[in-house]
Amino acid sequence: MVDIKDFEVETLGECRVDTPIESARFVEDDDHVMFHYCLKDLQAYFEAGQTPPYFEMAGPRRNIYFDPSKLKCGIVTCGGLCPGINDVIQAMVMELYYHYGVRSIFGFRYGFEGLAPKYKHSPLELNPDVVTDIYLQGGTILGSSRGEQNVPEMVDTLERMNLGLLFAIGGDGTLRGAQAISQEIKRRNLKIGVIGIPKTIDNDISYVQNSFGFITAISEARTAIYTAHIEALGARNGIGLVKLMGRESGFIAAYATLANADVNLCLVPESPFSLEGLMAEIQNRLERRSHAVIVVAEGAGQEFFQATSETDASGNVRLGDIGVFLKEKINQHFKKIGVDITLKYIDPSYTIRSVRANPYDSYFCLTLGHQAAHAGMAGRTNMLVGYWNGQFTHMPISLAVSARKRIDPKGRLWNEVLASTGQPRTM
Ligand SMILES: Nc1ncnc2c1ncn2[C@@H]1O[C@H](COP(=O)(O)OP(=O)(O)OP(=O)(O)O)[C@@H](O)[C@H]1O
Ligand SMILES: O=P(O)(O)OC[C@H]1O[C@](O)(CO)[C@@H](O)[C@@H]1O
Repeated sequence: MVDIKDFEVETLGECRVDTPIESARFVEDDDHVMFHYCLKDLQAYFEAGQTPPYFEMAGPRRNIYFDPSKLKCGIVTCGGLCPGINDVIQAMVMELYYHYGVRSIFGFRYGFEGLAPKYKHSPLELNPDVVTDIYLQGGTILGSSRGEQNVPEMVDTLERMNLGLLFAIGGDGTLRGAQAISQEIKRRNLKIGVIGIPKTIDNDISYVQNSFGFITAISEARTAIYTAHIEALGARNGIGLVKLMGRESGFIAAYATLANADVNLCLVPESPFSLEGLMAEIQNRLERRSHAVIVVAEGAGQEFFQATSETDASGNVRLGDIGVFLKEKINQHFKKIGVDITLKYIDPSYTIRSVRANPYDSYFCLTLGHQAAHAGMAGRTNMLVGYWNGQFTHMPISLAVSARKRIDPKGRLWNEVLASTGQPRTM
């Protein structure tokens, strides 16, 4: 059973300031978001006389920790791009500025580099005029980066600037960084809140049901899959092979497959496969239908490559290129057995993550940004805004980074079960 203590969120201290927000629905102390989805899962807790675990609900509080007129805030965006980062920045700036009356908001440039003195990146002053229509642009107006930065030096910057709140938009790496910053702040006994906003195109942060930009990414993948299908149909024994992002978690590939009936085979990192089995499936499909569409997540089939110690600047292991590998192996296999095929390989990886957010994600990011502002103003720290059971939540960073969210091949969610078979549609 999950321990309720793991869900407890840190605070900077008592909230004694009246919030300037007038008409919002305030969150009360007993407003919670249940961790478990169904009654059956709760049974064990009830039987043991224990309180089932729950998340603190996100939203505005009647009393806040900071005096908005004296507060300085900072925003930083790190890691890879994702649709909707600008929407989140805009939402936070607007909420802090108009609803709370915060007048001092800075955007750190190029990820954690912007907090490290040696790069000398000047922060960008953010206000409603600066962010007015940034939601229409992909990427991040602040720039991003990977690579390790010195945590005490970053906290020196926060101290020097007299910042009260830092908002970090990023994936698991960024959240670990935010956690380290938060621990250093605590060690120095400073009153600076650190709020994470989970940004991951791979949708791989634990206890976050779905992350912003993910729906946009799978919508964008449709063009690539459609193209692959048309190309496959246009040739005898045509094969369209599409590689999508997803280092360790194959959610993009799985959801894109389920959203597009043209896909015949989906390969994800969570479900190892053999080349023999894959070739047999493709052969079988070609014999029956003369064309096939395959979607592969970038992290699938890594067991076919020699382990490498090569990493990117942040220490993420460099993956073998499964798309190019499969293209070669499939061509070799059919040549060997004397079957003519025409294989078209499509890699839209960066295309699907650099676009602007679709309307659903813009709405989602707006709300997420507001919740982050509320959490920060209420003195929460070392936490991120999560999304669970259809509600925005507060959760400790430690819980979010405790394990990576992956497809459970034996799970009961419809997407998980189908993806695990490697054969999501009846062929
Ligand atoms: N334990 C840590 N302590 C301090 N900084 C960290 C830690 N882990 C990662 N970081 C920093 O966080 C930043 C972002 O990390 P990373 O490049 O892994 O991207 P990410 O946030 O995981 O996003 P993505 O999902 O796009 O990969 C980098 O500058 C990295 O050095
Ligand atoms: O090439 P970049 O910018 O380092 O990012 C690539 C990686 O970032 C992600 O989009 C998110 O971690 C992965 O799916 C991908 O492997």
